[in-house]
Amino acid sequence: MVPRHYLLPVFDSFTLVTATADLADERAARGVADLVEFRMDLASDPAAQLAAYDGDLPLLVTNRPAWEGGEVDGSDAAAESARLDALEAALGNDAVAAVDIELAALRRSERAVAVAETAASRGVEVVVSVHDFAGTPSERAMVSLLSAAASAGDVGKLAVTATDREDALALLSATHTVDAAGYAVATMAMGEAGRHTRAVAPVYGSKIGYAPVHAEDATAPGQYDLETLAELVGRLQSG
Ligand SMILES: O=C1C[C@@](O)(C(=O)O)C[C@@H](O)[C@@H]1O
Repeated sequence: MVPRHYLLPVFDSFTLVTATADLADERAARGVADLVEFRMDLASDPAAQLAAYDGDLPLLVTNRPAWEGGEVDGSDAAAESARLDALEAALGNDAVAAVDIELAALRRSERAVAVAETAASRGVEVVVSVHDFAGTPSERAMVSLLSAAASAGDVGKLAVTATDREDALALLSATHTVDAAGYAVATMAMGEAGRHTRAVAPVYGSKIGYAPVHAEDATAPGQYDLETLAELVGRLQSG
């Protein structure tokens, strides 16, 4: 069998990512999304799903620990290393073009740094992520977090929780500042007050948007479904 050739995302232009715990969703996302984020932490038997994957879209693998809003255990050193082992094993799959590693993990664990190095050696892009499920840090703090995340990998990603317009504006402004400084960034504000940032942040430099195929399968609060985000981002980019 001729191996399938997956095109690597470079994240130098906007990349539309469908987020899912079920790789069967790839079929519905084909032609709309550029990449599939496989939320291993939310999936049943993620290793088996990966081994059986034969879709067209390349994968971004994420194994989010509970301490960063995900569902896989990372509460002690043994659990954290099992989580990172599973993520690293996923890098052996040819469909995997990108991996998500939390900035906090890179800061506290050599194992996480080793996973990032394995990714780099395989030509897999590293998205370094920061999530705030409680609120929106100050604009200054967001600029600092985003720059740190972007410097630690190929793209720095910041997802915060907005409760009002000021939060959304501060996130967009931080996105603009760090993008203008030459870093690759991805940003979004979770929650109702932040929902529109998912469509608008790309105008200010955000390079990744996340959306589930069906709204009821959202992997974070306030996500649009894939068709809707594709339409909104596409209109704003061509306008
Ligand atoms: O980190 C992110 C961004 C996200 O939290 C969002 O708000 O769209 C969705 C997650 O699946 C992804 O890993």
